[in-house]
Amino acid sequence: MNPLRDPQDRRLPRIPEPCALVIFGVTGDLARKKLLPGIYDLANRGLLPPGFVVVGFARRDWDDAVFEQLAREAAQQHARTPWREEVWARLGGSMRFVGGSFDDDAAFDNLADTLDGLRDSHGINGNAAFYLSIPPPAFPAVLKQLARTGMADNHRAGGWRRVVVEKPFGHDLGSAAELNSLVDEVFGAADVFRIDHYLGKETVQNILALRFSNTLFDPVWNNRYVDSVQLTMAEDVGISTRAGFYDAAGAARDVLQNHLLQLLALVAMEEPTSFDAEEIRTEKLKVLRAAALPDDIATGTVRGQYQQGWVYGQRVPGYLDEPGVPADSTTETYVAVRLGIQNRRWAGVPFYVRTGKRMPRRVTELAVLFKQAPHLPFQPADVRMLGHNQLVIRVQPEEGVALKFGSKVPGTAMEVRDIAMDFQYGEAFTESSPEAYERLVLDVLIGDSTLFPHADEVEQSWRVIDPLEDAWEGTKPEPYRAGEWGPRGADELLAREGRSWRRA
Ligand SMILES: NC(=O)C1=CN([C@@H]2O[C@H](COP(=O)(O)OP(=O)(O)OC[C@H]3O[C@@H](n4cnc5c(N)ncnc54)[C@H](OP(=O)(O)O)[C@@H]3O)[C@@H](O)[C@H]2O)C=CC1
Ligand SMILES: O=C1O[C@H](COP(=O)(O)O)[C@@H](O)[C@H](O)[C@H]1O
Repeated sequence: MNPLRDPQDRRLPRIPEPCALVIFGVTGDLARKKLLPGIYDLANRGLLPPGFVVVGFARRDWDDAVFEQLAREAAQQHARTPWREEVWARLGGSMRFVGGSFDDDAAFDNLADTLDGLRDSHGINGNAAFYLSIPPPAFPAVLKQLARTGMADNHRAGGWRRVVVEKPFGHDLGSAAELNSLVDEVFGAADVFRIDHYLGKETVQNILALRFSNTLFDPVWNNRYVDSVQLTMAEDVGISTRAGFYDAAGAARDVLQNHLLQLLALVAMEEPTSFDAEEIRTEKLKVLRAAALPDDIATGTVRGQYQQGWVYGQRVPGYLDEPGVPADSTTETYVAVRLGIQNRRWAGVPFYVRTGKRMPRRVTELAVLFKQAPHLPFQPADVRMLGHNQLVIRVQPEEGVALKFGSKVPGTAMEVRDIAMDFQYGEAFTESSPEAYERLVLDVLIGDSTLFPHADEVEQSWRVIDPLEDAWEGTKPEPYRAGEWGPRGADELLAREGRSWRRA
């Protein structure tokens, strides 16, 4: 080894050992749009080892060649990096397919034999990761099959065995705790990767870089200077073909419990002693423990459901007219909530969090709004256009950071107006950001769990969400028109406290 090369240096390409990635649910939406294209992107960047194999599993009577064709089409359609036939020639030649249902013992025995065979044919040395890209109710069945066949057993395999569990991890605290126990019975704690793809986004990781690598922000990152924080995850899309899942979940369980509470934890956490997985989790967990719903959940939260309307000039159906949604569904497609964080740094600072489907456009951002200057030695008319100083981290789609502050308008008057200093990833860096799944799949294969929430974080997040769901039981969501920024109640929520949503 080159003594000048630090093996911990993350700028050096990290390449996994030869291994197999088994994808349960390989014919599904996630595998087709994100996982298979992400794997191609990793291969294209030279980050996969020579002995890498993808094994697909689903209820199809396919052979390896049919699967390879599906994977090729998925990669050609959705990959981030350019198509290179020579890259595919290597990757596509290492695709295996095992057909069967989750209750089919013979199919899992067949999968175990396939993995054993790859030991010699591809030199994977028993290393395999199992990705559960399947409907959440099927997680236990697959975990039990992996236990029954011994496929989850590192010692028996003679290499590492890991499992990736998709979200949502449980439906409430009780079911999440049950699932955690089952996962822990089958795999060792270090081998479990609970995925939250928001943590794989570059801009989300940049929250920590921004906060902890600069001196500029930390002194004002507290209730002395911060007026409020707004987190927005707006989606222009509806529920597509996912009615079965979505109608039983709703916006709070689908994204507030995971993506948005994780973002909140990153914004509010204390500095970790290092960027070690355990240190970061410890700090995030403290925030989640301190996160509190408003005393009166009914007035401090808003839930909405979209009605037919127009998005980007296209007429779109209402939620109740989406295929597979019951005509009397009261599931929310929008939620806004005012959270508090009960600790010294954040006491009294509201964290307004909102998410919705069929909004006017797709945008995820977090904005820290600072208090206004205690005294303004200007004519009131000259500061009419001066708002709160704001730091806005745009997670997507135009990734970047904007700092908004007052500046003098050129001229003889002392007029002060808000202006924005804007950093855009696309302009500042030549490399384009890896897709979240691309990054996270690589981390699983390397065995780096830094960006994966721990069991305690998942359970603690449900402790925040469960009372919300209980309070909403039997209530009807407030309608909003598709293409609008949610129901009126969301504006009223902030207006009652003398605030308004930023224009995202
Ligand atoms: N799609 C997305 O954008 C996102 C999805 N997720 C999560 O990812 C997971 C997968 O989602 P998604 O891809 O949308 O789901 P889909 O419904 O599109 O796909 C489900 C997959 O599971 C397979 N499957 C279902 N039941 C069985 C069974 N009894 N035996 C064998 N295979 C079965 C299906 O295979 P077949 O029917 O061909 O046998 C299919 O490949 C879920 O946990 C979801 O919550 C998370 C974030 C975003
Ligand atoms: O986890 C989920 O995320 C997607 C949004 O992901 P993004 O990376 O496109 O922002 C959301 O549409 C889906 O409902 C949810 O399950």
